[in-house]
Amino acid sequence: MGQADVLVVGGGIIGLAIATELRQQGANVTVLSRDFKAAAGHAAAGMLAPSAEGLTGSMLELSQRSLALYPDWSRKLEELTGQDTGYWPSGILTPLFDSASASPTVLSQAAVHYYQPDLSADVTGGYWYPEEGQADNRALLKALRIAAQELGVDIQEGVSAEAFLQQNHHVTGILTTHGHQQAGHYVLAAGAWSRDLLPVPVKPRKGQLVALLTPPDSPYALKRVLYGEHIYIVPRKDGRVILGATDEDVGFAPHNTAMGVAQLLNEATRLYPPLADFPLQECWWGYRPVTPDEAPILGTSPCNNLTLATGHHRNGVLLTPVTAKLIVEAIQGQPDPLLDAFDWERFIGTGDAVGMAHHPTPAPPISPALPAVDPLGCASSTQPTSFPIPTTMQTLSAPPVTDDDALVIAGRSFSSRLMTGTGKFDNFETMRSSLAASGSEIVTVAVRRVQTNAPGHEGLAQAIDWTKIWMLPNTAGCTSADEAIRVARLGREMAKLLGQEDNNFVKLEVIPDAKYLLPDPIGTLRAAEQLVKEGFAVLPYVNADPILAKYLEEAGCATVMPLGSPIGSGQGVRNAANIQIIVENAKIPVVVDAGIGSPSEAAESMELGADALLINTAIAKAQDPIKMGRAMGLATEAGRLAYLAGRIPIKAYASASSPLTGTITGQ
Ligand SMILES: CC(=O)[C@@H](O)[C@H](O)COP(=O)(O)O
Repeated sequence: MGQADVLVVGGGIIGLAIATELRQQGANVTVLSRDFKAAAGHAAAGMLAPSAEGLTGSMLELSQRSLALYPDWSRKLEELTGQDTGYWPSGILTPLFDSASASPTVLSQAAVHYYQPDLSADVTGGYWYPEEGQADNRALLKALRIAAQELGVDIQEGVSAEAFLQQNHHVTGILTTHGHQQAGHYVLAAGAWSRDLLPVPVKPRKGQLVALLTPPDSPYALKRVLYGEHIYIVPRKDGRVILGATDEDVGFAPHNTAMGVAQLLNEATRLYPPLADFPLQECWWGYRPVTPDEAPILGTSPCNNLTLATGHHRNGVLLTPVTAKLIVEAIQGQPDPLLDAFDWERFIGTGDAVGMAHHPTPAPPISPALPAVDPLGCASSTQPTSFPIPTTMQTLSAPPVTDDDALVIAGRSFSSRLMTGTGKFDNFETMRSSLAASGSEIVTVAVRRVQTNAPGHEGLAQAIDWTKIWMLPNTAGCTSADEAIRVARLGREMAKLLGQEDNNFVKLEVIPDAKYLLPDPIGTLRAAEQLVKEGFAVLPYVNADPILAKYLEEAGCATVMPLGSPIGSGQGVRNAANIQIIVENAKIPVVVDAGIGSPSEAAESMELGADALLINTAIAKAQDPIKMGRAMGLATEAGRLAYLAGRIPIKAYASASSPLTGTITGQ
């Protein structure tokens, strides 16, 4: 198959619905589906409940529009595939155990028990939403997949997207586990995994579910969706009863847990006691994608040919038809004004838009309309792809400065030979002042800690003026090569999103050892080889091993960064002899990284012939970090000058400063 007009990352309910809609409009569409079985759409009960869920504002409008689309949308899908989607406007009842303080529209106790007999006698009232109901999410997913396949969408199952390749706010391709692919336009619909590709503030929120089976001879008939305070009970037409769902902020922690299942069973039987005798049929779990405000991210992205459709949290099934419609319209150049409320930019400045930066200038419309005969790929390739970058940034991007002793890394020149870290400072103000005092032009940032808002890292990426400082994203926290490769790619995106379009630097750290934080030499070499292939300027953090340093140089690394002593230990340079051998053999800059505790040790490293230093703890944790920043800057410079000046040889005996011969004797 040739290049797609649109490539959708994510083969879940949202990705498939968008792909199907696009295909129906004439576009050639590819879907990358990492693992169909893991899609959040499987881990849902399929409730269609805008009002019962208590949604408000733009979320209520979006979900009501989606609910209104459901009858036609699901009927067409059923006609196309011959599959039942389980769409059933069964009505939703929200029983209340304490209805005394509820609004006047609350149903009486008699009425609520009339709507659904055999509820707990403790239910004293409730609300009834006759227009709402359910779809069978699994059946719907199956139907969507069949529809997409039958319409000719190229669904690539088992293919994971690994990174977007970008230039000037334009996606130029996508790297996958099965090679490189290109399309005219891209859609990110990867649910809880979206953040692997772009630093959008989307996290997994685990939900556990249980299915019971109505016994064939049961006198009890559940006919309504019951939306309780801590449980929902969704009876399917085939006799299954779905109990959902826990809402757990535990990352990608797999399995059903005893506590999770117990909670569902207890709450369900408390509300509808006959369930206690229903056989348990199945337990499962999944990961909903959740944003900080629990509303989805829909529409534009920092790239002009990348559209976002992720973060639907517990409303993915409900919002599927409207998401597909609005996203396709947006790709066609007709964005609905409602999308403004779901734009990714709403998180800017909140500390949640991790690594997502505002465009210096607005991006043009994401794509022209999808013409029936002119494939999207051709149309979008005529899009302007370059955006102005701030003038100060152009200064940083300019050819080497006229400094006859500049530090040159991967073709880029720097006047300062001191790189600094951003961790461990008491506050951002102190950090900024000490970085300035140190004269450092390269500052390293832990991608993973920034992304996860680790303590002290909330808003860190936004706290530095990246028009003046060159970002060195680092892979701190990665214990394996694969993890470091993934995080390096995210780091590159982060730098781009923060305005450093051409920043391909990565400080590679693969550290499985938690006690001494010693790097894994084999994992580091393997990751470095891969990242070099992907066009990174790799600065690997390694033990001071001259042979490894040579291998890394041969692999194409931009520098080597041998450690002086363990990170944060302040032990100084404990391996000077090895560092000297590395310096002697290296044709790339050698940066002594970690362990330096005082300016004298900084100077000592530079005197050994190191090309640069990286210092964090000794500055951040000094009693006066600003003064220490300056001291380290001066020491780095002094050490460099001393190295260039050439120190005197060390001798066993004294040699007097003035001649001992020719002196006047007293006689
Ligand atoms: C920030 C950083 O990259 C550190 O991992 C680095 O190795 C600095 O070490 P010190 O904190 O010992 O200066």
